This record gives sequence, C-alpha cells and structure tokens, in this order.
Amino acid sequence: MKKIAIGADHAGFPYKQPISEWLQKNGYKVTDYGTNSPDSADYPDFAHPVASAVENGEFERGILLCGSGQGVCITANKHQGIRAALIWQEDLAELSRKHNDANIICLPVRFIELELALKCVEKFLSTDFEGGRHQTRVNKIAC
Ligand SMILES: O=C(CO)[C@H](O)[C@H](O)[C@H](O)COP(=O)(O)O
Repeated sequence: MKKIAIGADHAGFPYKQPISEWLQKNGYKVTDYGTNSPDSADYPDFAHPVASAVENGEFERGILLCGSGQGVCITANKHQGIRAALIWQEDLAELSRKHNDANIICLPVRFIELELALKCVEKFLSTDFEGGRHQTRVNKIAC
C-alpha cells in the first residue's frame, strides 16, 4: 500500500479531509500533518514536516495544500530530496511525474474546484516517471 503524507494551512484545510478520504477509499495509507482547523496558520509549519517525511523515505509521495499553492511549494522545494510541483490541471500532474519525477503535489485550493483537485491527485499518484533524458535532467537539478 502506498503511504502518503498530507499537510495544509488554513486556506488548504477545506480540501484536506475530502482528499484524505478519497485516498483511503482508493487504498492509500494517509498520514495527516495538519492543520486541523480553519484558523489562520503558517504554511511552512506544515510544508516542512511533510517535505522532511517524504525526503527521508517515510512516504512515497506528499500532498500540500494552501491558498495559491505557492507558499507550500516554495517551502517544500527548499529540501534537497524534494521535487514539489504546483498543479492546477491534470496534464500538469501527469507531466510532473513523467518528466520531473515530482514527489510532492502542491494544490492551490482557492483556485481549483475539489473535483479537479482530486483528478490531479489521481493522475499524480498513478503516473510513472519516464526516466531516460528526463533522468539526466533531474540529476542536474541539485546545486
Ligand atoms: O496561499 C498561501 C501561500 O502561498 C497561503 O495559503 C495564504 O492563504 C496566503 O498567503 C494568504 O494569506 P491569508 O492569511 O489567508 O490572507
């Protein structure tokens, strides 16, 4: 069973439970890193723990949610072992896996319908990395 870490700030909070429920229904084991209420919260407090847990191999993939998706994405990408992708279309979710071997999906909850967010998650989790020329490029990301 694939293990998934999920985290959100207050703006991402409304989608955290529905996405977690979808994941569980589809056979994933989900660990929730908060936040656990709609009260104002700071996205790095949730993005760093999720990124660390994916980076150290505890989880195969991570899901991060905030208002624009940008704060959690910028934060997660500070981690050397993380390739976090800001996603708002299914095609982008697919490409983030095929070409970039993304290991965290960041969703802009204030700018995407739940139904589309779930489709993006499904695509992100079901698409394999293509390797080859893309592996060469991914190898060059680290500085
Ligand atoms: O989108 C975000 C960061 O990129 C956050 O989720 C915040 O919602 C955003 O920064 C706006 O903050 P606010 O306190 O919700 O006005």
